[in-house]
Amino acid sequence: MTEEIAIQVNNVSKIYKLYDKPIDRVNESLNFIKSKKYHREFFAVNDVSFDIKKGETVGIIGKNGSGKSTLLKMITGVLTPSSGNIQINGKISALLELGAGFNPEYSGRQNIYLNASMMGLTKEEIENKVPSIIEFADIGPHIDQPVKTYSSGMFVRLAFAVAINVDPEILIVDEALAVGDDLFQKKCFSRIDAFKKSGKTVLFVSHSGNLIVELCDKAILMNDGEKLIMGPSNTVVNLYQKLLFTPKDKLNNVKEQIEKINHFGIDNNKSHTSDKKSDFEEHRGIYHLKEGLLDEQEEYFDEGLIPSNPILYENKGARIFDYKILNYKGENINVLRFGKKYVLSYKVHFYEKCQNVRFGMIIKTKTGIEISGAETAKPGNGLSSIDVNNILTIEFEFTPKLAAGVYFLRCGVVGIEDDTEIFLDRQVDAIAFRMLEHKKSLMNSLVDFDITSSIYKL
Ligand SMILES: Nc1ncnc2c1ncn2[C@@H]1O[C@H](COP(=O)(O)OP(=O)(O)OP(=O)(O)O)[C@@H](O)[C@H]1O
Repeated sequence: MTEEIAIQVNNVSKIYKLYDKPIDRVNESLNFIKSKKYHREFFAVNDVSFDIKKGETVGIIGKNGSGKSTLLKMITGVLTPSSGNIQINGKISALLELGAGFNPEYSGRQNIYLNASMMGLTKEEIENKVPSIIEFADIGPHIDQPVKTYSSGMFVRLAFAVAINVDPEILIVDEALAVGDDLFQKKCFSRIDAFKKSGKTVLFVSHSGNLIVELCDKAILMNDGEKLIMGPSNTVVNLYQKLLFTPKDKLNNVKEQIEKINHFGIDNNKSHTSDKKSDFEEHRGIYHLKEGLLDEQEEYFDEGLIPSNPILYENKGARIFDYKILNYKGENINVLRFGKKYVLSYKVHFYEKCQNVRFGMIIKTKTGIEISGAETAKPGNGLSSIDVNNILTIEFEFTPKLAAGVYFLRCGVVGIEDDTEIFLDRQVDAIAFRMLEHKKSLMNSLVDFDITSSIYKL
C-alpha cells in the first residue's frame, strides 16, 4: 500500500451463518449428520474493494441492512472479515454503535480515561485532553455519574468528544450522531469539517444524502452487501435516491445504469472539493465566475420515484385526486431542475356541500422539515360555498431553488364546519420529487436565497 492511502479494502466479505431453527446450530456443532449442512450462508458484505486516500472525506450510503456498519466494524477491527483484507495507515478513532467501548458501570470521566488509553494515549496525554473533552461533551455534573444512567444523547456527546479529541488521523463515524440534538450535531459537523480541513481522513456513514453531499468529497453506495459505486458524493447520492425509490421489479434497470457509469468511469478526482482548476477568471481586478461550466440535465418523470408509504387520512366531504407536477409543456414530471417554473396540480371532488374552502400545499424534506408552502387564501377568506358534486382543479405555480435530493409534496383542502376549520382531505407525501444537481450553483445548503458574491482586488 502506498503512503498516500489511508484505508485499503481488498475483496472483503463478511459471511454469517443463518440457521432456520435454533436446534440446527446445536446439531451443526455436534456434527450430528456429517454430510448435512445446517445453515445458509449470508453475505453481509460481499467482495468489497476500495481505497481511501489520506485527506479524503468519504461517505457510505445505502439502504438499511446494506452492509455499511459491518464494513465500518471490519475497518475498525471490531469484526474480522471472512475473506479479503484491510490495510490501515494511521491512527483510527471511531464512533460506532452507542455504547461500544464504554463500561456502563464507570462514570463518564472514568470512561474518558478508559477510551483514550485504548486509543493508545499515555496518562499524561489523557490528563491534558480531559478538560477539552468534558467541555465539548457539555453534559454538566453527569460526567461523574455512571454512563449506564445516560440518555442516548448524553452518551453520543461523550463518545464524540472523546473520538474527536484524541488526535486521530482517521475518524470513522457511524450514524450515531443522529441521536444528538440539532445544536450538538452542528457542533460535531463543524469539528468534522475542521478535522477534514487539517488534511485528515474521515469515513462517515449516513442515510442523509444532503449531509453526505455537504461533508464528503466522495461516497460509496452499498446495496445488499455489495459496493455498487464509489464516486463524487453528488453523483452517488443521486443514484442512491434513485435506488431507494425504485420498485423491486425495476431495480435491475438502475443497477444497469450504475454498471454503465462504473464501466465508462467517473473521474474520482473530479469531485467538487478536490477540483483544483479555478472556476474564476480575472478581469480588471475583479474575479468573475466562468460562464457555462457544465451543462444542466433535463427534467423527466422517474417511475421509481413514488412515495412508498403515504399516510392516509379519512376525508370529510371532499377528496383530493389526480395530483401531479407539470412542467411548462404540461408534461407530468417528478425530477425537477433548479430555478425552473413548475405547477403542482390537483383536483378536488366535493361530495358534500362545503363552506369557506381553502387549498394548500407544503414541500418537506425527507426528515419532515417544512421548507415552503402556500395557501389559496387566509383563514376565513376561502371560497364561501361549494356545491355537492363539484370538481375543482387547483394549481400552484412554484420555482424550486433547492439542493439536489428528494423532497415530498403534501396537498390539503380545508373548510369550516361548526365554526371550526377542519381538513376536508389531505394527501400527505402525495408526491415525491427529486431536484437535479444544479451544477452552476455555488449554494452550499438546502435553499437558495439568490446569494451572490464579489471578490475585489485591493
Ligand atoms: N451477527 C449477525 N448475524 C447475522 N446477520 C447479521 C449480523 N450482523 C449483521 N447482519 C446482517 O448483515 C446485514 C448488514 O448489516 P449492517 O448492520 O451492516 O447494515 P447497515 O447497512 O449498517 O444497516 P442500517 O442502515 O440499518 O444500520 C443485515 O442484513 C444484517 O441483518
